[in-house]
Amino acid sequence: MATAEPLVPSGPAVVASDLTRVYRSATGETYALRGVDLTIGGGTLTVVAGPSGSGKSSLLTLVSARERPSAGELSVLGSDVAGAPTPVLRRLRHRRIGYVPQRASTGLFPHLTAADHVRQVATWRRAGGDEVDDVLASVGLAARAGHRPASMSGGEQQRLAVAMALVGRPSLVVADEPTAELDHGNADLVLDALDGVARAGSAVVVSSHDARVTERAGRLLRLRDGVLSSETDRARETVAVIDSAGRLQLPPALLERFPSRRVVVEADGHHVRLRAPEDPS
Ligand SMILES: Nc1ncnc2c1ncn2[C@@H]1O[C@H](COP(=O)(O)OP(=O)(O)OP(=O)(O)O)[C@@H](O)[C@H]1O
Repeated sequence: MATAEPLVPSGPAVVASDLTRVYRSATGETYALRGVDLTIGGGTLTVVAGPSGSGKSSLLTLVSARERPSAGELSVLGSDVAGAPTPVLRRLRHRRIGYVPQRASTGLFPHLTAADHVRQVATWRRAGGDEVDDVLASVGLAARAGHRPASMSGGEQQRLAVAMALVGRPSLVVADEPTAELDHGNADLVLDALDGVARAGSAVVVSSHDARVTERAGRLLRLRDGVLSSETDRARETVAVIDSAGRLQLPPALLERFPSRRVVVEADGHHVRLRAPEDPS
């Protein structure tokens, strides 16, 4: 059945410029994202990888329009996330953005069955009832449709969260470590389902430490210390990212060559060379 919302975004799904996220608390400030420039289009499975604390979840909550940036610009499906009224962002999330939280149980209600959860989201997205059964089957939950969260395992709850995110094929799907609790077989089911909606034109963004996920990426973004450090495309070419302020993050192995954290930059024809200064003092 056709959905009421466009399946394929007309422009990029996400455009971010100098994106910054700061968490403030009584004990101080944490810069989770420090000026990320990024464009994410439809039709690709984009994977965000990086060590624990590098800012993956912070980035995903922003690109899914669940939180507003502390600074910088962020457009999601044509809406300005910093400036749009809260009801506009809520409607955008309900209708056009599927989101799988890192802890699936946080998005589930104890009194609803698996099918009720998916049906509720299908209503927001004006998807047909037949899609509810199809999407539950696609993540291996057909036999659990009548179960409530309390009688589902952590992995089943995670697959239910994926089914809720995918029903109605929203324009943008954002999943925070969606295979973290899954065995190989179920991880493959979930990745096939995510890849399927990407191939159908949705923009799909997944964070993961898991090699099973990074191997499937159409585009792999690496975050380090809140900075987008490198990007690998489908042809497996990896490029370093220079942000709008001209900053470039060196891979850790190269960084070790410059213990003084000072570098001489030399341009020579088509090449730019970095070398340690003679006298780093
Ligand atoms: N609500 C919060 N309040 C304060 N600091 C936070 C909050 N959420 C995240 N942080 C901090 O922001 C930084 C980035 O965290 P984030 O959860 O985005 O990283 P991550 O790459 O998703 O980590 P993980 O792989 O462990 O989930 C970390 O230093 C983290 O401690």
